[in-house]
Amino acid sequence: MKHIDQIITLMDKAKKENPLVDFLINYVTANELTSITSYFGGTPVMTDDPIDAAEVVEFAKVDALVFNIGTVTNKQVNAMIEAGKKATELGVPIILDPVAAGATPFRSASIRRMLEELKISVIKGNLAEVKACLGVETTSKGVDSNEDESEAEKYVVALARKYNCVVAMTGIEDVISDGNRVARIRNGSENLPKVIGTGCTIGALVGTFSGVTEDYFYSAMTGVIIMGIAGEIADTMREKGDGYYTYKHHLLDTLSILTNEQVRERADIVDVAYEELAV
Ligand SMILES: Nc1ncnc2c1ncn2[C@@H]1O[C@H](COP(=O)(O)OP(=O)(O)O)[C@@H](O)[C@H]1O
Ligand SMILES: Cc1ncsc1CCOP(=O)(O)O
Repeated sequence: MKHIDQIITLMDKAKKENPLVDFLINYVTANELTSITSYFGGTPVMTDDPIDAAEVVEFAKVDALVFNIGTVTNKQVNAMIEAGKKATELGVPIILDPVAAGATPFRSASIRRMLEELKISVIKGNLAEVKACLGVETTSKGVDSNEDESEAEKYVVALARKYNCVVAMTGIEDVISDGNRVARIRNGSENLPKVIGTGCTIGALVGTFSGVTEDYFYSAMTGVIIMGIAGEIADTMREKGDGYYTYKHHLLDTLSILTNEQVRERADIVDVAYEELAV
């Protein structure tokens, strides 16, 4: 099946099966992430306490977990580890968004703990975050990446192989790999980074689609491409004098009613023949 057919299949499946997605995420973007999850068929639940977070995985029969360390605390790391252990035991996919990984020793240590103690299915981050997960030095500034993305595949594939997971890197072009398959997604808009939370929202979408498949290469691809395409459509709605707040409204509105046909028409995916490069 072609990439685009896999994507449309997952979009339909999420709307039909309504996966339950548990979020342990930051307070900057929490509300939008949960709303956008519901537009694509997901049922969001948010947990905070370590006991509750672990119990909800088992008792509420969660289909996917999304961990986002944007405003991480010691208590939240404990909740992620407890919920993550239960998910690892039950085979529930965990999507990790290592926001500003590498910015502080605490963030780096927390991410290392999760990668080493849990089975992470998808790591979703910008190139600075991908490099930080690999322990490579970066030039990132807070939550943003300032990295040269021309050799992004080399880091994405290395990270996917190191932790036997899918890596979804966002940027000017997005790169997705499970360590064998590598694809670039060329959809997007340079206005998207002006809307705080678009990267985090992609993590929520990847969580939603990971709740209805075991092929996380495609759940990652679906979550990533939806944001790129919605960003492009929001660009076409901009009028002279519109600011970024109006753009944000166009973007959220577009996400709430995005159709399969729009995704099929605009999808711009290329397979990458990857040659092994040392990191
Ligand atoms: N310069 C750009 N041109 C087109 N799309 C972009 C550009 N920069 C980021 N994007 C898109 O913006 C969205 C968020 O990505 P990014 O800004 O990398 O996330 P984060 O907020 O986690 O750093 C993605 O859909 C990505 O493809
Ligand atoms: C600014 C900020 N600080 C902690 S979390 C967060 C939101 C980051 O959102 P995104 O990286 O998705 O734009």
